[in-house]
Amino acid sequence: MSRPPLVEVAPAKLNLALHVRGRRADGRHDLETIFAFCTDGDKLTALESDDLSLTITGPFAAMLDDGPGNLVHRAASALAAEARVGKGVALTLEKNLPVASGIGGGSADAGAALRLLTRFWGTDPALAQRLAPELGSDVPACLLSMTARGTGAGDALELVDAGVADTPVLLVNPMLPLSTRDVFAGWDGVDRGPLGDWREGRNDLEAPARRLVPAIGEVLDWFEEQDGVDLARMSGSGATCFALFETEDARDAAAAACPEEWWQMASFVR
Ligand SMILES: C[C@@](CO)(OP(=O)(O)O)[C@H](O)COP(=O)(O)OP(=O)(O)OC[C@H]1O[C@@H](n2ccc(N)nc2=O)[C@H](O)[C@@H]1O
Ligand SMILES: Nc1ncnc2c1ncn2[C@@H]1O[C@H](COP(=O)(O)OP(=O)(O)O)[C@@H](O)[C@H]1O
Repeated sequence: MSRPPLVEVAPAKLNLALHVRGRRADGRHDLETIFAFCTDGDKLTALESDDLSLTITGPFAAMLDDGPGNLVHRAASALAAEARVGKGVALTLEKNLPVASGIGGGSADAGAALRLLTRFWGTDPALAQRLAPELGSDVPACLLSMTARGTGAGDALELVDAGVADTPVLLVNPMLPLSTRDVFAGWDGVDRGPLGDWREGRNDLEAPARRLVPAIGEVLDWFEEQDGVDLARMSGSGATCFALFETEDARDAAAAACPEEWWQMASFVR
């Protein structure tokens, strides 16, 4: 008898604050960030099969290649090789998050694939942890999908309580993709100081991202006009911005008023 499908959510990632502290020898940047995760995101399903396959469904499926370069494929192949198990699994990715948008879509999917296949194949969870940083700087945080402080390239993690669990959040993207690499390349090299209280912090990638996609400024200005916004900021390398709301009703009212040409997702912080 075949086994029932296993399902794993790939929660959207937020950088509550992101301080860029310097350039590293490996071409990446030293960061100080607070990662938080939403209750919603992409969805990954595993079904028994003889071979490894990936099918992509959902609103952003057309923007993604389902070939071996997909981070879900890469995570699955890497775990199978590391664990020395057969690669048999039919994966379906429901792609709800816009691609290249600062909320970790690909990294979240890779993290979800590692969690899902650790369960599906019964492999040692330490293997997934070991592979995560090789799949991307954000993948260790997404594997954890819990509020954490990230340092180093964003892959050295310490669990923290940011005090925002269950907060209503609205994510808005002006529907313009941004390359993480290009945004980091536009950072001016000025270290503006360490991250203490994240509420008093900033996103140092906002300025270079806004130079590439000025519509980010329109989204942040629009958030400022909404009632009940506690804090609004850009996430990651953009262009998605998020606002934390005082109440669910205020969040829903803003969602209802959001311009139609922008992508939006109403959720809660996990
Ligand atoms: C900016 C952040 C903040 O959480 O998120 P996103 O905007 O991607 O969501 C991350 O640091 C993105 O992590 P991730 O998307 O995994 O990046 P990677 O695949 O490792 O690297 C892609 C490119 O981003 C740049 N990069 C990434 C991480 C880092 N600490 N310094 C960098 O300079 C490098 O140019 C690198 O070649
Ligand atoms: N499963 C995936 N979902 C999204 N992007 C992916 C995936 N696999 C590979 N990629 C590639 O990773 C790049 C970064 O995408 P993504 O992780 O969504 O960005 P961000 O981290 O800024 O949200 C994209 O340009 C895309 O081509």
